[in-house]
Amino acid sequence: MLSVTALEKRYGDEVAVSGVDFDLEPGELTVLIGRSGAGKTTLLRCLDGLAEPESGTIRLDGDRIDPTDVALVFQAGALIDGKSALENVLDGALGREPVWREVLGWHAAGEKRAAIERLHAVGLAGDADRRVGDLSGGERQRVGIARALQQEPRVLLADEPVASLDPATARSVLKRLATVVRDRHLVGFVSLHQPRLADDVADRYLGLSDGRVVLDAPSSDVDDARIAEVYDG
Ligand SMILES: Nc1ncnc2c1ncn2[C@@H]1O[C@H](COP(=O)(O)OP(=O)(O)OP(=O)(O)O)[C@@H](O)[C@H]1O
Repeated sequence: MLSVTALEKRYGDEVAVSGVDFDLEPGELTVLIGRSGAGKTTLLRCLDGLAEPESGTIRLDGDRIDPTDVALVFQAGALIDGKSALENVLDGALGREPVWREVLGWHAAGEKRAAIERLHAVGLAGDADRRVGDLSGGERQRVGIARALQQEPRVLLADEPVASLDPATARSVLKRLATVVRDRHLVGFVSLHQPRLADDVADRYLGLSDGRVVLDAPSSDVDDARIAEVYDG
């Protein structure tokens, strides 16, 4: 379980996240919602170790979280257009392979097998050799998920992973994300600007307003009115 307690992050005098407590279970996808500026990205960055909180604790199964336990799927970019889907996924293993292998583009056979299996998990096994620059937005996002899986995380985070996609493609990408979270028993935590896109796949909703948690509930208890309260609060 991922447990966040009394988390606080400031930028100078600006309090971005304050008094934040919640628990996330592995195998579940939690959707993070809130108005622009509510603190969603800041919270995800604290979990990924990209931002240093002023106070509070982040624990994974009782231990202090290690950044290598966490992978972040970015909204766009982060992929290299000129490389194939497979090569981009293999880049997710950076740091686990010796530098000379990275430089020469020689990857261990086990890493390659794993990368192909991860492309398969996101429905892109047949596209391994295609240039990422030639893929559609939804396919690119799925390569991004496979790349994050290549890091072998226990926690999978995504910051607005479907913002640039049409609603049908966005739903299908979120479905893939939820499936890998469930199948691999990962803690899944995804921020979305359009919460209803996750209707079919969200297990929980966590809502932030002015850096504080104002909603933390299973999706079965969350209706349009409760979502609206997060944005109106
Ligand atoms: N690097 C920074 N320096 C100063 N203030 C920052 C920085 N990053 C974020 N903030 C401030 O912290 C608050 C939370 O920002 P954050 O980006 O976490 O919100 P968000 O919910 O992700 O917003 P959005 O939905 O627009 O991406 C905002 O008031 C923002 O202006």
